[in-house]
Amino acid sequence: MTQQTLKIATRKSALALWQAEFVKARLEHFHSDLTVELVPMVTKGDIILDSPLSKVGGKGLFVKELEVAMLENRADIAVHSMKDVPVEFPEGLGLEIVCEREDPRDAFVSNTINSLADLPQGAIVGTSSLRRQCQIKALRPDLDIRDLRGNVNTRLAKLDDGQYDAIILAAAGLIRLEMPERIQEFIEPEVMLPANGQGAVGIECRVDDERVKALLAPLEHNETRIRVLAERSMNRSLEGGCQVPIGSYAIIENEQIYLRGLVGATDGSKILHNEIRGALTEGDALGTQLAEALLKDGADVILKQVYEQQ
Ligand SMILES: NCc1[nH]cc(CCC(=O)O)c1CC(=O)O
Repeated sequence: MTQQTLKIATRKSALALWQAEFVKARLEHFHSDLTVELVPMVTKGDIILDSPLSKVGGKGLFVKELEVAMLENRADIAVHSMKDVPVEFPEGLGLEIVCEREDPRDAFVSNTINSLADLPQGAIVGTSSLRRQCQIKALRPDLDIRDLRGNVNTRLAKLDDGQYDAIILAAAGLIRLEMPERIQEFIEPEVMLPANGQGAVGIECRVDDERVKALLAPLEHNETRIRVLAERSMNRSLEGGCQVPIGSYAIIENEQIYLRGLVGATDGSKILHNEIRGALTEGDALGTQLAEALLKDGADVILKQVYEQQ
């Protein structure tokens, strides 16, 4: 059999490289005649990661260069953390595969304190996610939430420097980078609702590339797709911009989708929760309906205020 190749466009962060290597290994496992190459690249999002500009940048900044590479045939696929993938794709590209989800929960990380509940009055917690911030503030208005940017290793280094008493990260990133011992506590969705797609890896490719789509097919995980697409549908219907205090999390229970959503004021002074259940084939509609219910409860007013602050 002649050897064929496939190129993966990837960012250079440790987590992005891990995810690309993971997909490469899976593809080579399923196709013995395939050689997979990584094409590492720097995105605008990486360049401005530590500047205040990343506040206005938006999620798309981390994927644009990868998408251009695919459209110009310099790469065949891009591997993404689903939570960083914008809800819409450029013409000619699409989300082809959703891989099996890693732990979707947020993780409490600290060198001195065991859990969120054990944090002393006024403790300093690092996170730049408005979703995490609003939920922590609602629970513990006394805590001092401070900005924390950079990739996973940079954030851990800032914690180790003593700049924070604790930080919140996605458990999936720490597990993938083989640092599960860093996780002091897994924060349950009942306490902190994850971001849409958190813990899942997705693969984007050219929509008309049948060769690549056939190669990718064995990596699909249907249950994860159903969950993540319902979550993304809710975000899309809320027109959640780049930086939003929105959580959405779906599980499959009794052969139905159980989708929970929340929208909160950044300072935690107001949080709207809602949830919906329905058929496995109805994820898109369920996401839309849940978003509409949240908007009716006042999510539009909250989100408008958040955007005005930005
Ligand atoms: N926004 C950055 C980002 N994108 C994906 C992950 C973690 C892995 C995942 O959710 O799949 C992280 C880091 C974090 O939130 O701690």
